Amino acid sequence: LLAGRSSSRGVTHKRKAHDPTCRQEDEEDDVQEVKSGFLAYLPSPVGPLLPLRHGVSATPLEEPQGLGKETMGPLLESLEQPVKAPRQSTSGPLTLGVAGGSGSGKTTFARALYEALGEEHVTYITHDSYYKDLSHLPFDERKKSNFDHPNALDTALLVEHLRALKRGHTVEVPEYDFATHNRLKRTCKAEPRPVILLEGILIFADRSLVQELAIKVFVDTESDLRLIRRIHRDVKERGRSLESIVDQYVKTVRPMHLEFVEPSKREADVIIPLGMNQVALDMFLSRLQAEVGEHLGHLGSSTSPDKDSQSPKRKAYIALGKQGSLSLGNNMGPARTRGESEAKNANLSHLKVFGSK
Ligand SMILES: Nc1ncnc2c1ncn2[C@@H]1O[C@H](COP(=O)(O)OP(=O)(O)O)[C@@H](O)[C@H]1O
Ligand SMILES: O=c1ccn([C@@H]2O[C@H](COP(=O)(O)O)[C@@H](O)[C@H]2O)c(=O)[nH]1
Repeated sequence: LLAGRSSSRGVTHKRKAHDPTCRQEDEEDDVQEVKSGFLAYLPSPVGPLLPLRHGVSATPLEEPQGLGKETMGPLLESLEQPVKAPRQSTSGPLTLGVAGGSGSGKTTFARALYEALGEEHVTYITHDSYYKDLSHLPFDERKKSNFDHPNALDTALLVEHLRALKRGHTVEVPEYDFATHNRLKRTCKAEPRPVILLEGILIFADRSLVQELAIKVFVDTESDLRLIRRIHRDVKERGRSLESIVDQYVKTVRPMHLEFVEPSKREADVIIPLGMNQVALDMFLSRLQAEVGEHLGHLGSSTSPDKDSQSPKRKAYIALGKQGSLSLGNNMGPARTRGESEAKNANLSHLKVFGSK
């Protein structure tokens, strides 16, 4: 655009300012400027050329190379818009999504957030809880399923639950057993809280889910590290053999990651490299402070701190944010089930890796 404008200046300066035809001629030259400059940047002709600025001729050039007001208006407007829509209104819960490949460290990051924000402020849900029940299949069939394809999850139910939580309703989150690949009979109540924290490998791969999320974080860790972490975790916590982990990784985890998870990164507002790290957590928490404080105040529920920023709760939150405290000294885990012992192990393993200082 700039190149087009500067080339025309020379042409315009050839004229005398008092020349009564100057204006018209200038306008024509401006039109030429537009023709030679702007059009060069456009992939295809887009309609009749109309004024681009005050005083420039409204005479359309011959079809089809023009740039219409109808075209340029929205185009220029769109350039002025932020690339991503600002987050949703502050009148409801703040919805945070943490995505990333399996083993990237998203649970670790999400739990750190959960702890730092204060569990009483956060409804923590994992997409994993919405794996479809496979009890109609024999175990040998179940374990060969593709658990990394979006169809393996009941995302419609999750979207329904998120919407209900936003309206202030409690929902019954399914409980999934990774050992048997079945849903348990019992469910887990998730109450509406000022922050809804959602985590999962495929949460940015579904449009209807993405639309429910105000802030989207992608934990981006290279595949070798993810595989090593997954091996460690699945052997320790999911009772899997090395052979079965490698087999599953090659057959489904890796190809589905490339097809669905990796491309979904483009939905993210924030990308955290190398998995969970303290600097990223601290920066993210600092940025969230204003938003969360606003939310907590806005809802005015029993969980809200005083609007006064010096209130004990608010101070506690800020202190937690600064420390990035990760101590999971409670049993208030997220609405996620891999069996009691697995959940405890998961908590302990996170503590070991990321205990504050
Ligand atoms: N930055 C890190 N450095 C080392 N190990 C990590 C890191 N982040 C996570 N882990 C470990 O990797 C394993 C997988 O992490 P997790 O947070 O469960 O990943 P995800 O939820 O993305 O599958 C866990 O055992 C966890 O303790
Ligand atoms: O029955 C199941 C269901 C899922 N998986 C695997 O779990 C991961 C997702 O969990 P992360 O905590 O993000 O790793 C996914 O890659 C599935 O392959 C499973 O093995 N069995």
